[in-house]
Amino acid sequence: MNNIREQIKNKKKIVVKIGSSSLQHSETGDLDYIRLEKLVRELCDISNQGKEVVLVTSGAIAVGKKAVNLKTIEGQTQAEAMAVKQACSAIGQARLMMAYQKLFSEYNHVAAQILMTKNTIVDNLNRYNAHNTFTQLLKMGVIPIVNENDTVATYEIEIGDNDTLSAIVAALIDADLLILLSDIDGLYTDDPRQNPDAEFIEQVDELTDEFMNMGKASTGSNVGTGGMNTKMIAAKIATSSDVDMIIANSRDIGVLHRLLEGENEGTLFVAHRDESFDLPEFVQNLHKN
Ligand SMILES: Nc1ncnc2c1ncn2[C@@H]1O[C@H](COP(=O)(O)OP(=O)(O)O)[C@@H](O)[C@H]1O
Ligand SMILES: N[C@@H](CCC(=O)OP(=O)(O)O)C(=O)O
Repeated sequence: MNNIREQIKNKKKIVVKIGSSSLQHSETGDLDYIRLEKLVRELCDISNQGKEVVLVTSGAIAVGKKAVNLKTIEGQTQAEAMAVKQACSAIGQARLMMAYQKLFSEYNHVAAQILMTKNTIVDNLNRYNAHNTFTQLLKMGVIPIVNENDTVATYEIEIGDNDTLSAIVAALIDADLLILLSDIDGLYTDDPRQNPDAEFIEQVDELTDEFMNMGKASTGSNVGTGGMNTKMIAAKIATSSDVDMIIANSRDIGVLHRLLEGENEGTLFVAHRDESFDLPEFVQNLHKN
Protein backbone atom coordinates (compact mmCIF):
# COMPACT_ATOMS: atom_id res chain seq x y z
CA MET A 1 0.00 0.00 0.00
CA ASN A 2 1.43 3.38 -0.93
CA ASN A 3 2.26 5.72 1.91
CA ILE A 4 -0.06 8.55 0.90
CA ARG A 5 -2.99 6.12 0.58
CA GLU A 6 -2.07 4.69 3.98
CA GLN A 7 -2.46 8.17 5.48
CA ILE A 8 -6.04 8.40 4.18
CA LYS A 9 -6.90 6.13 7.14
CA ASN A 10 -6.16 9.02 9.52
CA LYS A 11 -8.45 11.53 7.83
CA LYS A 12 -11.01 12.83 10.30
CA LYS A 13 -13.14 15.41 8.52
CA ILE A 14 -14.52 14.11 5.25
CA VAL A 15 -16.70 15.68 2.57
CA VAL A 16 -18.43 13.29 0.15
CA LYS A 17 -20.07 14.52 -3.06
CA ILE A 18 -22.49 12.45 -5.12
CA GLY A 19 -23.68 13.53 -8.58
CA SER A 20 -27.13 13.33 -10.15
CA SER A 21 -26.04 10.55 -12.53
CA SER A 22 -25.17 8.36 -9.53
CA LEU A 23 -28.50 8.92 -7.79
CA GLN A 24 -30.84 8.18 -10.68
CA HIS A 25 -31.68 5.14 -12.75
CA SER A 26 -30.45 6.18 -16.18
CA GLU A 27 -33.38 4.52 -17.99
CA THR A 28 -36.19 6.20 -16.04
CA GLY A 29 -34.62 9.14 -14.21
CA ASP A 30 -36.17 7.87 -10.96
CA LEU A 31 -34.16 7.81 -7.72
CA ASP A 32 -32.00 4.74 -7.20
CA TYR A 33 -33.11 3.96 -3.62
CA ILE A 34 -30.72 1.06 -3.24
CA ARG A 35 -27.72 3.23 -4.00
CA LEU A 36 -29.09 6.04 -1.83
CA GLU A 37 -29.58 3.60 1.03
CA LYS A 38 -26.06 2.23 0.69
CA LEU A 39 -24.64 5.76 0.59
CA VAL A 40 -26.44 6.72 3.80
CA ARG A 41 -25.35 3.49 5.52
CA GLU A 42 -21.70 4.12 4.56
CA LEU A 43 -21.88 7.73 5.77
CA CYS A 44 -23.47 6.68 9.07
CA ASP A 45 -20.76 4.09 9.55
CA ILE A 46 -18.02 6.66 8.87
CA SER A 47 -19.67 8.89 11.46
CA ASN A 48 -19.84 5.93 13.89
CA GLN A 49 -16.07 5.54 13.49
CA GLY A 50 -15.78 8.98 15.15
CA LYS A 51 -15.10 10.88 11.93
CA GLU A 52 -16.94 14.01 10.84
CA VAL A 53 -18.91 13.71 7.61
CA VAL A 54 -20.53 16.20 5.25
CA LEU A 55 -22.56 15.11 2.22
CA VAL A 56 -22.85 17.34 -0.86
CA THR A 57 -25.67 15.97 -2.95
CA SER A 58 -26.96 16.85 -6.39
CA GLY A 59 -30.27 15.63 -7.72
CA ALA A 60 -32.77 18.35 -6.74
CA ILE A 61 -33.51 19.47 -10.30
CA ALA A 62 -33.65 15.92 -11.65
CA VAL A 63 -35.96 14.74 -8.85
CA GLY A 64 -38.17 17.84 -9.22
CA LYS A 65 -38.47 17.36 -12.98
CA LYS A 66 -39.52 13.79 -12.42
CA ALA A 67 -42.10 14.77 -9.78
CA VAL A 68 -43.97 17.05 -12.22
CA ASN A 69 -43.29 14.72 -15.13
CA LEU A 70 -41.28 17.26 -17.09
CA LYS A 71 -39.34 15.69 -19.91
CA THR A 72 -37.60 18.67 -21.48
CA ILE A 73 -37.37 22.43 -21.09
CA GLU A 74 -36.57 23.06 -24.74
CA GLY A 75 -38.50 25.64 -26.76
CA GLN A 76 -38.59 28.19 -23.95
CA THR A 77 -36.84 31.51 -23.53
CA GLN A 78 -33.77 31.50 -21.30
CA ALA A 79 -35.69 33.23 -18.50
CA GLU A 80 -38.53 30.71 -18.71
CA ALA A 81 -36.11 27.80 -18.75
CA MET A 82 -34.35 29.23 -15.69
CA ALA A 83 -37.67 29.65 -13.84
CA VAL A 84 -38.64 26.05 -14.67
CA LYS A 85 -35.25 24.79 -13.47
CA GLN A 86 -35.58 26.77 -10.25
CA ALA A 87 -39.13 25.57 -9.68
CA CYS A 88 -37.98 21.97 -10.24
CA SER A 89 -35.16 22.40 -7.76
CA ALA A 90 -37.61 23.75 -5.15
CA ILE A 91 -39.81 20.68 -5.64
CA GLY A 92 -36.93 18.22 -5.86
CA GLN A 93 -34.82 19.52 -2.97
CA ALA A 94 -37.67 18.88 -0.52
CA ARG A 95 -38.24 15.39 -1.94
CA LEU A 96 -34.56 14.57 -1.88
CA MET A 97 -34.27 15.67 1.75
CA MET A 98 -37.35 13.64 2.65
CA ALA A 99 -35.60 10.52 1.30
CA TYR A 100 -32.32 11.35 3.08
CA GLN A 101 -34.05 12.18 6.39
CA LYS A 102 -35.90 8.88 6.35
CA LEU A 103 -32.74 6.87 5.64
CA PHE A 104 -30.49 8.72 8.11
CA SER A 105 -33.07 8.37 10.88
CA GLU A 106 -33.27 4.60 10.20
CA TYR A 107 -29.60 4.47 11.20
CA ASN A 108 -30.29 6.73 14.17
CA HIS A 109 -28.40 9.68 12.72
CA VAL A 110 -29.50 13.29 12.47
CA ALA A 111 -29.09 15.08 9.15
CA ALA A 112 -29.34 18.83 8.47
CA GLN A 113 -29.78 20.82 5.28
CA ILE A 114 -27.47 23.64 4.18
CA LEU A 115 -28.20 25.44 0.90
CA MET A 116 -25.47 27.75 -0.39
CA THR A 117 -24.76 30.28 -3.14
CA LYS A 118 -21.62 32.13 -4.20
CA ASN A 119 -22.56 34.90 -1.73
CA THR A 120 -22.25 32.46 1.15
CA ILE A 121 -18.49 32.50 0.50
CA VAL A 122 -17.89 35.93 -1.00
CA ASP A 123 -19.71 37.88 1.73
CA ASN A 124 -17.59 37.92 4.90
CA LEU A 125 -20.50 37.76 7.35
CA ASN A 126 -22.27 35.00 5.41
CA ARG A 127 -19.03 33.00 5.21
CA TYR A 128 -18.42 33.43 8.94
CA ASN A 129 -21.97 32.30 9.73
CA ALA A 130 -21.80 29.31 7.37
CA HIS A 131 -18.49 28.24 8.90
CA ASN A 132 -19.95 28.47 12.41
CA THR A 133 -23.05 26.52 11.45
CA PHE A 134 -20.99 23.68 9.92
CA THR A 135 -18.70 23.61 12.95
CA GLN A 136 -21.63 23.48 15.36
CA LEU A 137 -23.45 20.76 13.42
CA LEU A 138 -20.32 18.59 13.28
CA LYS A 139 -19.75 19.17 17.00
CA MET A 140 -23.31 17.91 17.60
CA GLY A 141 -22.56 14.76 15.55
CA VAL A 142 -25.06 15.86 12.89
CA ILE A 143 -24.44 15.13 9.20
CA PRO A 144 -24.84 18.30 7.10
CA ILE A 145 -26.37 17.71 3.66
CA VAL A 146 -25.40 20.47 1.24
CA ASN A 147 -26.64 21.59 -2.15
CA GLU A 148 -26.61 24.83 -4.08
CA ASN A 149 -29.63 27.04 -3.41
CA ASP A 150 -30.71 26.74 -7.04
CA THR A 151 -34.10 28.37 -6.39
CA VAL A 152 -32.50 31.78 -5.86
CA ALA A 153 -29.13 31.41 -7.60
CA THR A 154 -29.06 33.27 -10.91
CA TYR A 155 -25.87 33.28 -13.01
CA GLU A 156 -24.30 36.17 -11.05
CA ILE A 157 -24.50 34.40 -7.71
CA GLU A 158 -24.45 30.74 -8.72
CA ILE A 159 -21.55 28.40 -8.20
CA GLY A 160 -23.11 26.32 -10.96
CA ASP A 161 -22.05 22.78 -10.15
CA ASN A 162 -21.64 20.62 -7.11
CA ASP A 163 -18.08 19.47 -7.81
CA THR A 164 -16.94 23.05 -7.27
CA LEU A 165 -19.41 23.49 -4.39
CA SER A 166 -18.10 20.43 -2.56
CA ALA A 167 -14.50 21.67 -2.81
CA ILE A 168 -15.60 25.09 -1.55
CA VAL A 169 -17.29 23.40 1.42
CA ALA A 170 -14.17 21.29 2.07
CA ALA A 171 -12.00 24.43 2.04
CA LEU A 172 -14.46 26.39 4.21
CA ILE A 173 -14.56 23.78 6.97
CA ASP A 174 -10.85 22.78 6.75
CA ALA A 175 -11.72 19.22 5.78
CA ASP A 176 -8.99 16.58 5.52
CA LEU A 177 -10.41 14.78 2.51
CA LEU A 178 -12.91 15.35 -0.31
CA ILE A 179 -14.34 12.33 -2.13
CA LEU A 180 -16.17 12.92 -5.42
CA LEU A 181 -18.35 9.95 -6.31
CA SER A 182 -18.90 9.90 -10.05
CA ASP A 183 -20.02 7.64 -12.88
CA ILE A 184 -16.40 7.02 -13.84
CA ASP A 185 -13.41 5.37 -12.09
CA GLY A 186 -11.42 8.59 -11.87
CA LEU A 187 -9.35 10.85 -14.10
CA TYR A 188 -8.15 9.55 -17.48
CA THR A 189 -5.79 11.25 -19.91
CA ASP A 190 -8.88 11.90 -22.06
CA ASP A 191 -12.61 11.14 -21.89
CA PRO A 192 -12.63 7.31 -22.06
CA ARG A 193 -16.17 7.37 -23.47
CA GLN A 194 -14.84 9.17 -26.54
CA ASN A 195 -11.27 7.93 -26.68
CA PRO A 196 -10.59 4.19 -26.11
CA ASP A 197 -6.85 4.90 -25.78
CA ALA A 198 -7.35 7.15 -22.73
CA GLU A 199 -5.22 5.97 -19.80
CA PHE A 200 -6.22 5.88 -16.15
CA ILE A 201 -4.33 8.16 -13.72
CA GLU A 202 -3.94 6.83 -10.17
CA GLN A 203 -2.39 9.85 -8.52
CA VAL A 204 -1.86 13.51 -9.30
CA ASP A 205 0.99 14.92 -7.20
CA GLU A 206 0.96 18.35 -8.76
CA LEU A 207 -2.00 19.86 -10.56
CA THR A 208 -0.24 21.18 -13.65
CA ASP A 209 -2.02 22.73 -16.67
CA GLU A 210 -1.66 19.38 -18.42
CA PHE A 211 -3.99 17.77 -15.84
CA MET A 212 -6.33 20.78 -15.74
CA ASN A 213 -6.78 20.43 -19.53
CA MET A 214 -7.64 16.72 -19.35
CA GLY A 215 -11.09 17.57 -18.05
CA LYS A 216 -11.90 19.92 -20.86
CA ALA A 217 -12.52 17.17 -23.42
CA SER A 218 -16.27 16.87 -22.86
CA THR A 219 -19.06 17.95 -20.58
CA GLY A 220 -19.88 14.48 -19.28
CA SER A 221 -23.19 12.62 -18.96
CA ASN A 222 -26.51 14.20 -19.93
CA VAL A 223 -27.71 14.44 -16.33
CA GLY A 224 -24.44 15.63 -14.77
CA THR A 225 -23.57 19.32 -14.91
CA GLY A 226 -19.84 19.55 -14.94
CA GLY A 227 -18.13 16.51 -16.45
CA MET A 228 -14.43 16.29 -15.62
CA ASN A 229 -13.74 19.99 -16.08
CA THR A 230 -15.51 21.01 -12.88
CA LYS A 231 -13.77 18.15 -11.05
CA MET A 232 -10.43 19.68 -12.03
CA ILE A 233 -11.60 23.07 -10.69
CA ALA A 234 -12.62 21.25 -7.51
CA ALA A 235 -9.15 19.65 -7.35
CA LYS A 236 -7.56 23.09 -7.67
CA ILE A 237 -9.65 24.51 -4.80
CA ALA A 238 -9.22 21.45 -2.58
CA THR A 239 -5.50 20.82 -3.03
CA SER A 240 -4.63 24.55 -2.75
CA SER A 241 -6.57 24.57 0.53
CA ASP A 242 -4.61 21.58 1.84
CA VAL A 243 -7.43 19.07 1.29
CA ASP A 244 -6.65 15.74 -0.44
CA MET A 245 -9.23 14.83 -3.07
CA ILE A 246 -10.25 11.48 -4.57
CA ILE A 247 -12.48 10.86 -7.58
CA ALA A 248 -14.01 7.37 -7.37
CA ASN A 249 -16.75 5.37 -9.03
CA SER A 250 -20.14 5.34 -7.29
CA ARG A 251 -21.07 2.04 -8.97
CA ASP A 252 -20.15 0.32 -5.71
CA ILE A 253 -20.75 2.70 -2.80
CA GLY A 254 -18.61 0.37 -0.63
CA VAL A 255 -15.69 2.19 -2.25
CA LEU A 256 -16.11 4.78 0.54
CA HIS A 257 -14.97 2.49 3.34
CA ARG A 258 -12.30 0.89 1.14
CA LEU A 259 -10.85 4.34 0.41
CA LEU A 260 -10.86 5.16 4.13
CA GLU A 261 -9.02 1.89 4.77
CA GLY A 262 -6.28 3.21 2.48
CA GLU A 263 -7.09 1.08 -0.56
CA ASN A 264 -5.85 2.17 -3.92
CA GLU A 265 -8.99 3.02 -5.89
CA GLY A 266 -9.94 6.10 -7.88
CA THR A 267 -7.65 9.04 -8.62
CA LEU A 268 -5.97 10.74 -5.66
CA PHE A 269 -5.06 14.44 -5.93
CA VAL A 270 -2.44 15.18 -3.31
CA ALA A 271 -2.93 18.37 -1.23
CA HIS A 272 -0.36 21.16 -1.44
CA ARG A 273 -1.34 24.23 0.55
CA ASP A 274 -0.93 27.32 -1.59
CA GLU A 275 -0.58 30.30 0.75
CA SER A 276 -1.55 32.68 -2.04
CA PHE A 277 -4.89 30.89 -2.65
CA ASP A 278 -7.77 33.08 -1.50
CA LEU A 279 -11.11 31.21 -1.39
CA PRO A 280 -13.50 34.21 -1.47
CA GLU A 281 -11.54 35.81 -4.30
CA PHE A 282 -11.46 32.54 -6.28
CA VAL A 283 -15.21 32.06 -5.81
CA GLN A 284 -15.91 35.69 -6.75
CA ASN A 285 -14.06 35.16 -10.05
CA LEU A 286 -15.62 31.78 -10.91
CA HIS A 287 -16.88 31.66 -14.54
CA LYS A 288 -15.04 34.87 -15.40
CA ASN A 289 -12.26 33.16 -17.35
N1 LIG B 1 -10.35 13.13 -18.75
C1 LIG B 1 -11.48 12.54 -18.34
N2 LIG B 1 -11.42 11.49 -17.48
C2 LIG B 1 -12.55 10.88 -17.02
N3 LIG B 1 -13.80 11.26 -17.40
C3 LIG B 1 -13.95 12.28 -18.26
C4 LIG B 1 -12.78 12.98 -18.78
N4 LIG B 1 -13.23 13.98 -19.59
C5 LIG B 1 -14.57 13.92 -19.59
N5 LIG B 1 -15.03 12.90 -18.81
C6 LIG B 1 -16.45 12.57 -18.60
O1 LIG B 1 -16.89 13.08 -17.34
C7 LIG B 1 -17.96 12.24 -16.88
C8 LIG B 1 -18.20 12.42 -15.38
O2 LIG B 1 -18.79 13.67 -15.10
P1 LIG B 1 -20.39 13.90 -14.86
O3 LIG B 1 -21.15 13.45 -16.04
O4 LIG B 1 -20.53 15.31 -14.40
O5 LIG B 1 -20.75 12.86 -13.72
P2 LIG B 1 -21.07 13.02 -12.16
O6 LIG B 1 -22.20 13.97 -12.03
O7 LIG B 1 -21.44 11.63 -11.76
O8 LIG B 1 -19.83 13.47 -11.50
C9 LIG B 1 -17.51 10.86 -17.27
O9 LIG B 1 -18.57 9.96 -17.39
C10 LIG B 1 -16.74 11.07 -18.58
O10 LIG B 1 -17.53 10.76 -19.70
N1 LIG C 1 -27.66 21.64 -7.69
C1 LIG C 1 -28.08 20.78 -8.79
C2 LIG C 1 -26.99 19.86 -9.26
C3 LIG C 1 -25.83 20.50 -9.93
C4 LIG C 1 -24.70 19.50 -10.28
O1 LIG C 1 -23.53 19.82 -10.19
O2 LIG C 1 -25.04 18.25 -10.66
P1 LIG C 1 -23.98 17.02 -10.88
O3 LIG C 1 -23.09 17.36 -12.06
O4 LIG C 1 -24.86 15.88 -11.13
O5 LIG C 1 -23.21 16.88 -9.63
C5 LIG C 1 -29.23 19.86 -8.33
O6 LIG C 1 -29.31 19.53 -7.15
O7 LIG C 1 -30.00 19.45 -9.18
